[in-house]
Amino acid sequence: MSLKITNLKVAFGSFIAVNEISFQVLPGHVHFLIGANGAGKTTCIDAISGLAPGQGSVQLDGTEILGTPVHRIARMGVGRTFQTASVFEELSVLQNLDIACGIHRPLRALLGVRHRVDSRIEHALEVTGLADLVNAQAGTLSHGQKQWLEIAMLLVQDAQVLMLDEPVAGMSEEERVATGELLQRVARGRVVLVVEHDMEFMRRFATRVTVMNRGTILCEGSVDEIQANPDVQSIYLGTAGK
Ligand SMILES: Nc1ncnc2c1ncn2[C@@H]1O[C@H](COP(=O)(O)OP(=O)(O)OP(=O)(O)O)[C@@H](O)[C@H]1O
Repeated sequence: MSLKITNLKVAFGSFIAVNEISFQVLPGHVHFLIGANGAGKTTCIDAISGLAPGQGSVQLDGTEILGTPVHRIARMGVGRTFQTASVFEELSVLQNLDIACGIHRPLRALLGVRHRVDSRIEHALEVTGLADLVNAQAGTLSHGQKQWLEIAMLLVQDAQVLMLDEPVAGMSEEERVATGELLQRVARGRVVLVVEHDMEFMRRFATRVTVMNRGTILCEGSVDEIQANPDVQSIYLGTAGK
């Protein structure tokens, strides 16, 4: 499974938010997409997930997905999270995962105590470290735990591509480290693309980095390579790289 973006362009009227960018995201990598505010990072993953109108090409293992309706792209295995976690706060962790799993039980059964858990859900709980919180109400989870629940929901949907928009914003240091380690686990055999402003987190957990600036790609490489790039230093890391 790989995600190949070629000459991706997104325009809002006469404003070009993403200007013919090309890059590839491979499984096994925790691939970061960084850049200053307004660089076009979120618009890029919006276009990949079908939420923004894009031109060019986005191929999932050689299959073109650009122009495909958003629900079909999700069903093809492309999942994403948003800056604000979107879990059902009134429901338990398990009920959220059930819904993500597409298990349509009668409401009474859904809200009742469960004795058997689907193996996909068991796996997602294990990977995300939420097993002990399976019956907790989602609204009572910490900010970090809600992000992990969202990731678990993508895993039970069998997402092979996970795009995460600022997953550690607002997290404690402990939650950041746990999230980075979670991303490393998730990336085994899956494509993981992380939009992030937190440079410390990026330095610690990125295995590949694409730097955007004003709708274009400034440079790409390992953490060391992009940090050594003078353009990155002056335009981004030098100013916003805290
Ligand atoms: N629906 C829209 N209509 C018009 N302009 C938009 C729309 N969505 C985004 N933009 C503009 O496109 C540019 C890129 O926005 P985007 O959110 O992709 O940047 P970003 O790199 O994710 O920034 P941030 O890090 O601040 O989230 C910005 O100038 C933004 O104002």
